[in-house]
Amino acid sequence: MNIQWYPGHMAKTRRQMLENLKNIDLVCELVDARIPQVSRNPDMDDIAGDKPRMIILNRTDLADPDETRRWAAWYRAQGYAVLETDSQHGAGTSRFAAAARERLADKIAVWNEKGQTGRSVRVMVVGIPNVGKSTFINRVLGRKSAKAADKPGVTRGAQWFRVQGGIDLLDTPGILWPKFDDERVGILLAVTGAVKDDILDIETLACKLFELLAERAPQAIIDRYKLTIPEESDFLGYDLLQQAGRKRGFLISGGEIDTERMARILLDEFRGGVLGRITLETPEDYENAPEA
Ligand SMILES: Nc1nc2c(ncn2[C@@H]2O[C@H](COP(=O)(O)OP(=O)(O)OP(=O)(O)O)[C@@H](O)[C@H]2O)c(=O)[nH]1
Repeated sequence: MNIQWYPGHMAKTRRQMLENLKNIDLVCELVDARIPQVSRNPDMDDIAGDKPRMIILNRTDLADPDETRRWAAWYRAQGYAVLETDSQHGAGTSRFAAAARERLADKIAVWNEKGQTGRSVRVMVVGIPNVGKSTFINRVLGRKSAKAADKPGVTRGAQWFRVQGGIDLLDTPGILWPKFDDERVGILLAVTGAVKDDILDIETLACKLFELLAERAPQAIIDRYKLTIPEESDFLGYDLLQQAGRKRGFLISGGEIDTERMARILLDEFRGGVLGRITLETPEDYENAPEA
């Protein structure tokens, strides 16, 4: 698989971020709770330098709650403040201002000693495209602004917002990897909807998703698609895709199974949470956690 997706405006965003960082007290990184590490930008450590950091585990409504708790503990152990949110329905977002100020309590105490009691905490919100930044920011601002959309790459130019609770918030456009050669990362981003579908062959993607689900959430696909996971198979994903398509009666001429139709359904149902709350990577996948 070969994914090229680093348009010039994303390189510009990186430059803008570095410039903006001078005025920032806290870097808040929104990630997808189903794939917390994969949905981060690997350049962020480099860009953020030694600024205090917060991880916002978004889309908790779609992720396994136990795994989300474990991820939260994992990030906290590395020095990040952590906030768990479902921006779609508004869960967790009202704690944002308090959590940001809590993380910066030492700094705020110094400001207070210096008489800067009214100073706002300046936070930068970053995240890969389509991770939910606009939806999160709209929740935090308590409004229904028009910017959120379900297609990657809608947000453009950086913008400041004043949030209640003594926070100034800088929204930055999403950036993704300059390029990545790791197939696993590409698949996880694609199945969760972070990359446009037309970049990948839909059936290949569905086969990969079935393989992942057979490993991470076998009961969910057994229950939903009434299939049997074989002990051994050279083409596990395709085998499961065919089984599911056959059970649904998706046949085309000559009795062939319409695997493309089944592939679209699997992806839609997984992304929509129909298969349940499923997390596709665990902290154990990352042995050497970097310090925040
Ligand atoms: N289920 C669920 N959906 C969410 C959540 N947060 C955002 N979404 C949905 O995800 C899609 C993308 O959200 P946006 O807020 O447009 O994402 P963004 O990061 O601003 O995207 P760019 O503009 O591409 O940077 C929208 O359909 C949202 O409704 C969440 O916590 N749970």
